[in-house]
Amino acid sequence: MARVLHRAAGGACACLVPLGGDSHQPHGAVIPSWCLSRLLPYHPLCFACRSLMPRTLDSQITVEKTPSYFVTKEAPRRIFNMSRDTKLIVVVRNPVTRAISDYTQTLSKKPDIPTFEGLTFRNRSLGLVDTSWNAIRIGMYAVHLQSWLQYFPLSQIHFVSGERLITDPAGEMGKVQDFLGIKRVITDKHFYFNKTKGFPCLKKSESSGLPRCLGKSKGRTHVQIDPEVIEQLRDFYRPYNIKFYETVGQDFRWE
Ligand SMILES: Nc1ncnc2c1ncn2[C@@H]1O[C@H](COP(=O)(O)OS(=O)(=O)O)[C@@H](OP(=O)(O)O)[C@H]1O
Repeated sequence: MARVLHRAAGGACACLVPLGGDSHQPHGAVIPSWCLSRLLPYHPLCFACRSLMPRTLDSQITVEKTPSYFVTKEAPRRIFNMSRDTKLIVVVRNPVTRAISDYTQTLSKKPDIPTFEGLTFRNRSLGLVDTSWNAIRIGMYAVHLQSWLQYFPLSQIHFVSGERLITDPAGEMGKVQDFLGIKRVITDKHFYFNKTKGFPCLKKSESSGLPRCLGKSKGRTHVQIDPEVIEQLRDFYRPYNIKFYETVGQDFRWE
């Protein structure tokens, strides 16, 4: 059984949702995500929220999901200080596609932002990429990983391929379950491929027992980007990707 603390809309808070058919009711407790990412975890509000959480039972694993922790400088130290045995799971995908997906998402909320090309380069003709733009910075996985390796051994970090999560969800979930040291409960029996959506969907959702696909904002058409810009970004990310593959001992084939 797993309990999931997940980031809510806007990334402002995380709330507790038990997974699985046990009788434990979800609690209304809310932990602001800045408890780990920005401010002190011992801030009174964080402390108060945490004290509202039910204790994790021996048969349960508590899972917290906040994508921004991977790129938050202080997060490794704070998580280590909270529990050095924490297992970390990171979903990674081709950083070029990731940047375009990120931009597509932002554009859907703020249609007035500059073009992708405009934000990507500090100087396009010189091929100078703006690494301070989050959509670019986040995909420099090798850089962020170094901060985590100062606190956690690689054996405590598992990388899920975002690409294989679509083509082989059961295979990726199998590896996650092995990494967590739990029985392989989620298998290919749980998924079907929805051609219209272009994504795997659950045959039966935990809550309603009905088929469930990812929401409308997932798998939406990406903004069209000049192929030359894509090529420049591929070149930019190549050394970071190679370093990342070497560090984790896994080739994600993002070429
Ligand atoms: N389960 C699963 N499998 C494969 N891919 C997935 C999954 N969940 C989310 N995604 C894709 O990840 C991209 C960002 O997703 P999110 O919107 O959930 O991220 S975030 O909450 O905005 O950080 C977004 O990518 P694009 O659709 O290409 O833009 C999601 O489709």
